[in-house]
Amino acid sequence: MTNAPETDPAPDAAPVAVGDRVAAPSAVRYDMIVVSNRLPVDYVGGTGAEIEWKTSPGGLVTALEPVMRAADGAWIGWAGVADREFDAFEHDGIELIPVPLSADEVADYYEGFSNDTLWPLYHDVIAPPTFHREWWDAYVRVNRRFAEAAARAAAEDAVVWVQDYQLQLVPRMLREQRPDLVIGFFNHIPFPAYGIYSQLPWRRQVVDGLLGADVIGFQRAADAGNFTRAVRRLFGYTTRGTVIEVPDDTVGGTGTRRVVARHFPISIDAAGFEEIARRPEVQERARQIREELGDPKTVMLGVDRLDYTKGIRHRIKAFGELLRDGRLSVEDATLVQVASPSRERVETYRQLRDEIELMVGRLNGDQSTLGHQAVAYLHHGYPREEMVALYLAADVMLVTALRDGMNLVAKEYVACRFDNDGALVLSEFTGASDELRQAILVNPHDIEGLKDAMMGAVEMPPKERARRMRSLRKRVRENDVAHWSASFLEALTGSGKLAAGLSEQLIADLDGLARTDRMLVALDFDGTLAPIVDRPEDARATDGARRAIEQLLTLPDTRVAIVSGRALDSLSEVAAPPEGVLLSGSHGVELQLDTGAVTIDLRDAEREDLDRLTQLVERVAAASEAAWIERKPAGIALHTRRMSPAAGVALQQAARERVAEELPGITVRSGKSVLEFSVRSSDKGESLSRLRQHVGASGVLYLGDDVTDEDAFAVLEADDLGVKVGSGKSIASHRVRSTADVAELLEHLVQARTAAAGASPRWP
Ligand SMILES: O=P(O)(O)OC[C@H]1O[C@H](O[C@H]2O[C@H](CO)[C@@H](O)[C@H](O)[C@H]2O)[C@H](O)[C@@H](O)[C@@H]1O
Ligand SMILES: O=c1ccn([C@@H]2O[C@H](COP(=O)(O)OP(=O)(O)O)[C@@H](O)[C@H]2O)c(=O)[nH]1
Repeated sequence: MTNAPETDPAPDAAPVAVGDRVAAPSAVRYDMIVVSNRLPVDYVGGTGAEIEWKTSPGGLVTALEPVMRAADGAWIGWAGVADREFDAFEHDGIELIPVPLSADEVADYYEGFSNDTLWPLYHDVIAPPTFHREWWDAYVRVNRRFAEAAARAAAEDAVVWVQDYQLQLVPRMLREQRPDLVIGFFNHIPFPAYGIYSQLPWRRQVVDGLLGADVIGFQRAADAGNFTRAVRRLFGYTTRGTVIEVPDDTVGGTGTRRVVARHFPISIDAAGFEEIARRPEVQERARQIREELGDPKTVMLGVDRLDYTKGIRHRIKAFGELLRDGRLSVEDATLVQVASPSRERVETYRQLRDEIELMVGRLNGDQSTLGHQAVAYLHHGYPREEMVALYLAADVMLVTALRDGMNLVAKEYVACRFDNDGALVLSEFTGASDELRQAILVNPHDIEGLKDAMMGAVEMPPKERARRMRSLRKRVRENDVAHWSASFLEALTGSGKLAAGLSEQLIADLDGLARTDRMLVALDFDGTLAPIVDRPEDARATDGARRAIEQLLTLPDTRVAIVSGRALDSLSEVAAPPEGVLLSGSHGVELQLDTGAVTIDLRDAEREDLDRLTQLVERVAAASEAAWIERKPAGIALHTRRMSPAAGVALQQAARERVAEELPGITVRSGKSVLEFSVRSSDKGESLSRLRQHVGASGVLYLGDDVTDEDAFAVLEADDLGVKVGSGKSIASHRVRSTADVAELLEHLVQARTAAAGASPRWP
């Protein structure tokens, strides 16, 4: 393994007071930084050029390693040893920046607050959490050190992605030091219900720390929901669907920052695991493992860190009872239990090890024969190839966690079974169970149910095993770790590469929304229904979108609205909407509902402002032949699409300054190559809320492509669906690439809504 230069142990990094701002230092290079408690490698021993490293334990590292190898960034974390300091070094194509921890900090921040306070608390208090004020102090101190390391290493406007419960204060600390950064946070473990979370004496500080991020990711939708509820209970901030409005006086306009909290289920490098599984030497090793076990008919396997959340005791108990009751025999079945060492200095973990080893000893003493061992218990951490050989050797994989953020072992087992064989018994308390529905799902607390599930797996007919495994494999292949990181980073930066078509998740969510009682389908026009064109008067909705809208209008309890920044006149002309479509123009200043047009009636002062505004903007626009203006009932838009990007930005800036000087109260809104001024403030969010009310909608679908559509996404509620069209930063929960995909989406919705209404589609 790569050797890293070692430096003398240095004093603790100087603490950075919260609120101190650190300018992006010129020597800093990284545009993308991951910050996690652990680096992907742990220090094993040696000094200078002879330092030895080993892969760190746990699923966080398994998941992030391929992401970071593909990215040109740096990974900040602890090297797994106390009182040692290392310079930054490269390992297996990844730049690593170690953060030092003293022995006291390992005891108080890592073993104490992280793993004896937060870990049991966040895992539904399976073990009792311990609260110590000095552990909290260490947690704050160490979080500050990680934040400072990230602030030092990040280039201007860089993306910093903070990982997991050990570093929940880092987003806020980092934002206060470096407001230029884009900050994401991903929580790998569950986020508990408020009744449990509220036990934490520092519950406000932790939530506030997380709210420093732009996007907060969770494994399951339920975790994101628990977090959002905690925000409401503790701070009373407004939340709508996945969006939280966080007061922030550095933000102009509303004085709030929009933070997105939603689920992004983590995954594995499925192709990488399958590639290892297909290697002849790994398959040979799998055969060898079975042989060494005495070639039993059934090999059952459990692979876990030795952790009380993993349900190892429940599994061994159930297996022991199956042997005792004669439903299984040691000649026929062996349980291989890998229990890799974890957090061994934490008392609860020590006790757990004693209990499990006592159970295994008793069971083997009672049930094993000279030729056949009941439980092969392995207290080791194994390299990936050996893990894959174990997966191939196992007929039944047992994942019986009492609570688990995701559980990557379940996904790895599936990814490795290219033979479509093997059965997965999976606890419904794992994040993985949300996706792996074709596994045999169990409640591990129900020992009888668990025993039946284990027998069901042993006796499952080969055809049934293959059917389930094929479906599980498809799911893991399609939602692999690259998909996880791309969707998180896309939500964070809007920079992801978008594939054409509709994702599986989007289809599933559309199908869900289609079952709502009364539906509002609200659609932006330019860039969403109609491709962007140079001359706004030439814009037309695609044929597919038009057809689908006509179909939607024939369905019961289904309304369609077009929500545009255009003035209503211009919108009516280009959209030529079929009868029954509701219209919102000029960003909600004009509304045309069923009762006819709601025209705006400007007050005298507004009319005067509008005249003055028009003069000012016309004068600025006259500087360029390629710029043009669009008059609206309550404002004016300066279009710069035909100009070079630099000239367009300069002209918009000139207009902005001119108007700010002379008409300081005017609402300014910037879109794609357009700057809009309005004497009456309203936005697409307000407009969508009025439409929802008018329709009495129980579920809303909103589609939009522009910055101004973000206001509409922000008012969506938990059961609604927001879809951003194209790239660019967005708080919408889904994306499609182009107007062609919008047409496909609307066509799918017609079918889903028709099916939900029990009718058949009536195409023209
Ligand atoms: O770093 P350790 O204290 O040795 O613990 C190892 C890791 O355990 C936890 O893993 C979690 O992340 C997995 C991937 O998202 C997920 O599948 C699993 O359910 C989680 O428990 C912990 O969250 C990591 O921070 C640790 O590195
Ligand atoms: O001896 C072992 C035991 C486990 N693992 C890996 O550790 C990770 C465990 O991740 P999971 O999400 O299942 O649980 P965590 O330990 O993160 O709670 C998986 O990638 C396993 O393949 C390993 O490499 N060697």
